[in-house]
Amino acid sequence: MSALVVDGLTVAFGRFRALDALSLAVDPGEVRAVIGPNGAGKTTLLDVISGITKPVSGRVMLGDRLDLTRISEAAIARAGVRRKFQKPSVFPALTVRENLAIGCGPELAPGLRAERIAAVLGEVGLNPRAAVPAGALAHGEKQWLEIGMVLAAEPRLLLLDEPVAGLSDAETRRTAELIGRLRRPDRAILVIEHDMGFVEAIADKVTVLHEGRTLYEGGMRGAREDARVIEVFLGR
Ligand SMILES: Nc1ncnc2c1ncn2[C@@H]1O[C@H](COP(=O)(O)OP(=O)(O)OP(=O)(O)O)[C@@H](O)[C@H]1O
Repeated sequence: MSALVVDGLTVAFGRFRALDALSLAVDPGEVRAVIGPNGAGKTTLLDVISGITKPVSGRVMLGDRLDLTRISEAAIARAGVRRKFQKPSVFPALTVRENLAIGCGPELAPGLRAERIAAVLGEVGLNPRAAVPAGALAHGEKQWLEIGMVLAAEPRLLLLDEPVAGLSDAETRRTAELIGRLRRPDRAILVIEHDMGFVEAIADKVTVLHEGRTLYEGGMRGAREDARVIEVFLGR
């Protein structure tokens, strides 16, 4: 069973189709990158998966039962889908630890919350910064904190929107290592990113979108050699 199946998804803005009968499947434990030129439909795809945009047709199945196109944004989050948006939106006056506590959600018992925060601090490498106000963190650290906040909810599907935009080369390498550590058999990760070196470092497979359709799907190495991908995207 796939972790996520996008099946014949069409999103229209007026007469324009941002996604055009798009289909793809992501395996449990997989890290999938969605790449492609500006306007290809990458953000629209994440918007549909997270419930912000509803399609005119098609389905988005989480596991084999739940069609995310038929439920609300809140229900999608409850089902275990979490998205890290491109721009960090941490709470600057609160410490790293307090931000992670918010990421855990209100229902978690205090003992379990402390355990989970400790685990996430280790995963994202922010232990030494736990008591620092988030506003005092470097840009890269804010990105890792925000990844930590979505991880604290123990998502089964993690959506990452340009996680290395604006990061230095060293921060980008650290983020790639971090995403490597987040792999779990019961968690799938879908990443939109423009940094192809980073994509090559993290992704099992890439889906190249162009005009709302799949142009290529497979390994990043194959994408670099694909004549159509070079023509519309990588060769530019
Ligand atoms: N709310 C909207 N109304 C009208 N058109 C929209 C809307 N949202 C997106 N679009 C259009 O849909 C197309 C796909 O946009 P989308 O943001 O999904 O592309 P993208 O692949 O994420 O691009 P980028 O790499 O620039 O972020 C674009 O042509 C965009 O202008």
